[in-house]
Amino acid sequence: MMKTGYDLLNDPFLNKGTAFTIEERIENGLVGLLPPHVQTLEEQARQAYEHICRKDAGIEKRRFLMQLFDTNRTLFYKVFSEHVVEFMPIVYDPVIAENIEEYSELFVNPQNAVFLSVDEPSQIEESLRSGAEGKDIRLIVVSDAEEILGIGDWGTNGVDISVGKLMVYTAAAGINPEQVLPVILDCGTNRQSLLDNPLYLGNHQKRVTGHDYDVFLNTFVETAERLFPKLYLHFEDFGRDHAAALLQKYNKTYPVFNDDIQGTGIITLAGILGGLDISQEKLTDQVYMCFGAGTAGCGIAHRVYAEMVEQGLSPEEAKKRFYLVDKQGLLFDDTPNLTPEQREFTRKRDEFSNAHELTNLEAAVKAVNPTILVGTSTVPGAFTEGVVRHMAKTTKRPFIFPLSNPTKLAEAKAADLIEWTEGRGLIATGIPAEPVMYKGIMYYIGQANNALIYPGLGLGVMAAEAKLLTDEMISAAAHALGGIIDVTQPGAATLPPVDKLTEFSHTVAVAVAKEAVRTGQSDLSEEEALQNVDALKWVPEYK
Ligand SMILES: NC(=O)c1ccc[n+]([C@@H]2O[C@H](COP(=O)([O-])OP(=O)(O)OC[C@H]3O[C@@H](n4cnc5c(N)ncnc54)[C@H](O)[C@@H]3O)[C@@H](O)[C@H]2O)c1
Ligand SMILES: O=C(O)C[C@H](O)C(=O)O
Ligand SMILES: [Mn+2]
Repeated sequence: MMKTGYDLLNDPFLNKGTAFTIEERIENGLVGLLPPHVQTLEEQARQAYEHICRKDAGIEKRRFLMQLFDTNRTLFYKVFSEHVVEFMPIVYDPVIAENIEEYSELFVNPQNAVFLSVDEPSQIEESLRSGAEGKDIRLIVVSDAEEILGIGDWGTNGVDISVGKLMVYTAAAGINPEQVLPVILDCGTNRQSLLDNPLYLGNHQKRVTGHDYDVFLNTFVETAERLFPKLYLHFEDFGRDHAAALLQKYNKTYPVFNDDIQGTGIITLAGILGGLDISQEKLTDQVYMCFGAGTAGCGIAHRVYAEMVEQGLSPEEAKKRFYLVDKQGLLFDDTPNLTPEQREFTRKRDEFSNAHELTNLEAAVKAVNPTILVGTSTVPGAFTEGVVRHMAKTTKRPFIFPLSNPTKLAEAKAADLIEWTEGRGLIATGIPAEPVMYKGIMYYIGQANNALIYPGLGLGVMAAEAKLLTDEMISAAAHALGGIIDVTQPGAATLPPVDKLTEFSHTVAVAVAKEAVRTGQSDLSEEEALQNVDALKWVPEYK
């Protein structure tokens, strides 16, 4: 049934607000319900942009943008797409982190997300059906919010990350907002301040783990896959104990993706490959150190390792080039409490005469002389001047990637890294960083954030209707970002700039779709898959 009157105005997917024409107003019971002057989408977008410009604080700008999102998706995406560089940090990381911390206090609208509770697995199907409203859902971003960015466990407040990641899918890769569903799995929270907060909108109980958690997750995955047969399922910000295990459990059956493990792995490898284009060195000569060997840290190490093997090293030779540092210091075979992912890259104590002293990053860096240092530790300022100057002394072009988000948790600031390495550092950061002027050269800083890769990757998987997301497709995505930057320019960035996000998302999608077809993960011809890359793209305009 066609919606009319306020039902129409209150449906963000159908609403055009003041852009409803006189004829549409007459036909749809809108006469007298809108101010008389009819605007174009372009006029609405300009007006909205000027409104946002009046606001200073990021969180205020975000609130206004979310009002647009809540009332008129087309207008929201028109404004967002026209100002991607400016609004990415507002809609997404880092400002999204502020919003998550205050989600319950600031709540006005559930934003078409689906809220599932660990106590009510029997309601999963009904909830997903209601959220989908009969639409052809192709993409779900789901989180249990145990490890949101680097800010930890935020329970139901973490729904913002599912909504926010999907906004980037649409702005970057044109994924139709009517074919996506943000989902939050409320499994409780271990954050006492939320449990004590009467305004907290999630379940006021400690996290459920073990059998009940597994059953809940499995019911969710199986139900979603049954209801939406062409689903691409994106996992986001699960805790270290569950993220890799869930990926392993489902990635041989369904096209599933863990952004923190795989997305971050791809974008970081792409940044390293970009840096190697600049330094004209070989990956297989590098010595890799991970600081913060959790979900993202081990995911990235695995991806770089797989690339070394692809480039000709034996698995044993490649492993010798990896060192993980976590809370315990450098990780050895006999370090207590290792995760299965850490075990892949532990070292032997007898490799070092002072193994017992390697309990912190600086000691480990001095013992190993890494050429690549990637931070996913959530420890602000961990890449100290001492650590960085040591790398600059022992390595001609040190790779230093402080990737922890949001801004307040980054292991270092780009400007310090350029100065401490005297401009020789090959840098990428998790959050956007301004270019740095140093001794007459402008250094552009690559943003190694998975947002630069997951939209294109997802579009490629969906276009090919791939059965699974495989290592080959992931590798194709990492290689697709090469050649976009002119690496001969002094101060060139290690990764392409966000203002080219839509273009390179397309490039990534094409590479991934082709690889899916080539490796038999798609039943489509290459031509059909590539046609789908274009056909799936939604543009913000009124129908
Ligand atoms: N740039 C990106 O695209 C991107 C993607 C994913 C995650 N991240 C960031 O990486 C960080 C980690 O995220 P995660 O999902 O991997 O979390 P996680 O909890 O799985 O991993 C964090 C790891 O850091 C370790 N750690 C904590 N304190 C430490 C200390 N003092 N010294 C050494 N190690 C320490 C933890 O033990 C854990 O192993 C977050 O800040 C997140 O925002 C960035
Ligand atoms: O959300 C981001 O900005 C990247 C990443 O997924 C993270 O968890 O930090
Ligand atoms: Mn994440």
